[in-house]
Amino acid sequence: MTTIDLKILDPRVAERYDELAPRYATPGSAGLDLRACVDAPLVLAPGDAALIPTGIAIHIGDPGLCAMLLPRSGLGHKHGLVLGNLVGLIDADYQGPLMVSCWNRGKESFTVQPMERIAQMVIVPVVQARFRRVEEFGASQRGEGGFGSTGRA
Ligand SMILES: O=c1ccn([C@H]2C[C@H](O)[C@@H](COP(=O)(O)OP(=O)(O)OP(=O)(O)O)O2)c(=O)[nH]1
Ligand SMILES: [Mg+2]
Repeated sequence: MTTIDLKILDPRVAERYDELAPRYATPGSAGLDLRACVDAPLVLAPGDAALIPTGIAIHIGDPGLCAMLLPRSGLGHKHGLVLGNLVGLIDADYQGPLMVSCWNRGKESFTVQPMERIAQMVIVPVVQARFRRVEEFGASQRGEGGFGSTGRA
């Protein structure tokens, strides 16, 4: 288990910390659900997106880690509520408010309720690479083949 600094920005999360702070729902969970810290229900018409605060900030600190924000499967599949940026990437040195771009890609309006769990965050390892400039690559089995070059079956 890794420890990451967390600031509570929304007093409602501070007051109900045990209930509302991000946590793993089960021992095997990969994601921590993030909540919509909106003051009132927010209606997203089909096609609309809104940047929604989660009421928290994190500072990961370690450049060997980052956080990724992903849709919740049920909201995404059943209600069309996904992320406006498709995936959110939280840098290890980011200290600002954690925001979720909520996009209603569905055909019906979706109302985001205050404190509803709208997305999930996964902490993942990162490898920072430096680049060595070359004129030719060493041979590989794939070479330059891509985009279906291995066939479909
Ligand atoms: O869904 C997201 C995506 C990003 N961020 C924050 C954390 C991240 O570290 C920072 C910058 O994100 P990114 O690099 O993806 O956006 P950018 O458009 O390239 O902005 P910048 O120029 O600040 O890097 O914004 C969020 O709060 N939520
Ligand atoms: Mg950037």
